[in-house]
Amino acid sequence: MRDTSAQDISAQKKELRHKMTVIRSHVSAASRRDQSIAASLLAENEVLSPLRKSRGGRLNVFCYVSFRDEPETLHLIRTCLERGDRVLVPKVISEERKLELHEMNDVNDLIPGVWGIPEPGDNMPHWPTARYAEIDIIIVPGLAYDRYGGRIGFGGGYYDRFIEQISSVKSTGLIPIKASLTLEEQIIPGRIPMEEHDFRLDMLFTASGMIYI
Ligand SMILES: Nc1nc2c(c(=O)[nH]1)N(C=O)[C@@H](CNc1ccc(C(=O)N[C@@H](CCC(=O)O)C(=O)O)cc1)CN2
Ligand SMILES: Nc1ncnc2c1ncn2[C@@H]1O[C@H](COP(=O)(O)OP(=O)(O)OP(=O)(O)O)[C@@H](O)[C@H]1O
Repeated sequence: MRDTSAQDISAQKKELRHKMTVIRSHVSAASRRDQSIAASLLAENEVLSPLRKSRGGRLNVFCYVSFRDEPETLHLIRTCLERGDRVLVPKVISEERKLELHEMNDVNDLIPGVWGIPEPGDNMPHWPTARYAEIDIIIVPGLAYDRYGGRIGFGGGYYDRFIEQISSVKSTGLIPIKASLTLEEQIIPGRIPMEEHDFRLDMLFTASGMIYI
């Protein structure tokens, strides 16, 4: 049995998920597209491009593939591919509630997976856990964010587990940047209720600017 405060947080998260799902569904497709493009441009110009220069020309970028009314990631993914980065995309392994990474060279090779989320096709090489330490930046999905690195997702814990796996294989060297693309409407004024297992983001890309944490 979890203690009362853990149950409280869990109930607050459930309520926030519901509220933010509704709020996000009310953003028009045009606004979502415009905001996604602007946020992606900012990510490229302010972070990816300088990082590429400092890390020898080619990055290993993990990026979720958007579905439903999430901020669209294909703009950013295409830019990374054009710049010669290695783009890693996740496949949902629902039985184990985990993500498996695959290297993508062409967005046309994505196929519909669990819940209709576009995922790597069979021709995309698997990126083993042992190589997670080589990832430079991780772009994660989320339903809502605060300005202090707090994030809430769909509630499967997929990304918490993934980030934990990355930390467990990190031995020496650089820690990957954890970031999200977000619509303005997804940023809440206060703080997201966070639990011990929840990771924090390093930066948020929005249409009107970046938020560094
Ligand atoms: N693009 C993207 N990929 C992602 C996530 C995400 O948020 N965005 N996830 C981040 O964690 C994981 C998938 N999480 C999901 C959780 C629930 C549902 C879903 O459709 N649930 C049903 C509820 C019924 C059921 O339990 O099956 C629904 O909403 O109708 C979809 C995805 C991994 N991949
Ligand atoms: N590292 C972990 N190991 C095992 N279980 C975990 C871990 N992280 C989260 N969980 C479990 O996953 C469930 C969902 O977690 P949480 O509410 O934080 O999801 P979320 O961050 O909103 O979802 P997601 O990461 O899929 O977007 C919780 O029941 C939690 O106990």
